Amino acid sequence: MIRENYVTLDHITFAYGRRPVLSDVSLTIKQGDFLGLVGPNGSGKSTLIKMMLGLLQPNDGAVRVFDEPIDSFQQWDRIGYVSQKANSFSSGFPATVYEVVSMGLFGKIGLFRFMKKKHKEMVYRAIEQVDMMDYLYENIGELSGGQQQRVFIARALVSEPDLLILDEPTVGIDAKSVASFYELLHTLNRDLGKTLLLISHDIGAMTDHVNKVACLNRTIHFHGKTEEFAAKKNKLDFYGHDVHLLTHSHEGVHHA
Ligand SMILES: Nc1ncnc2c1ncn2[C@@H]1O[C@H](COP(=O)(O)OP(=O)(O)OP(=O)(O)O)[C@@H](O)[C@H]1O
Repeated sequence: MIRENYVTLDHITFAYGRRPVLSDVSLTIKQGDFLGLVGPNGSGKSTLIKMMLGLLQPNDGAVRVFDEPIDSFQQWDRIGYVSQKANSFSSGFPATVYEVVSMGLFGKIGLFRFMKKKHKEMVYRAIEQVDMMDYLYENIGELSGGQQQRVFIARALVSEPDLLILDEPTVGIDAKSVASFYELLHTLNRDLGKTLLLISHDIGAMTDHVNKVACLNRTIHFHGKTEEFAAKKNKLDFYGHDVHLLTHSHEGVHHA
């Protein structure tokens, strides 16, 4: 099977004013990938995501989404995004799980008071996919961080995207929920065929789960299969030194 290129970053350079953030970044996300993008704080991960979502324009280089130049790309519901802050709802926030997930359809149907049977079924399906049907009419603010995270994933899934981008999704979630969260991601990737991009600064936890790894610190220092990463990591004593290495290496991982 030929796998489509979902996102292609081609020699991207970007600066906020005079502050260079990304330099000559090339990266491809292919259909079916479960890619972990790792890098220390401030390495440019969020900036890179904004570029993929068309929120920022590169100073140099080109971005293609689903094999189309990003400037002419229109099918934004093929991409779902779950932000870092998604799971910090205060208790008492007056919206149920059902309502929060319905909000994921705004782009498609305008106001959700006009939701048709088909749309309601899409909402139920997304909630089922994250295993939260038992909480349908609970207030989002009353749920645990891990449960809230599932609801926000359902909200991103409701428009049936092909690519799901998750920005630091496990921050502030307890260890047990993190384990079941990764299981959910495996199910989405393997069984539902979703392509996943997972952003994290926690290289250890993530590389146990993803199929491919990209290490970012201003530029891409490694991009390949998880096994290749693991092999290199041992040889270079990468493990445990990753943040140090990524923070101080300007010439690439071979200088560790
Ligand atoms: N709007 C902005 N204007 C100016 N500088 C910015 C802006 N947003 C981010 N930066 C700077 O750009 C650099 C990269 O930021 P970015 O948020 O992309 O990194 P990150 O890898 O996502 O970091 P973190 O893991 O802390 O979220 C940082 O030095 C940051 O301070």
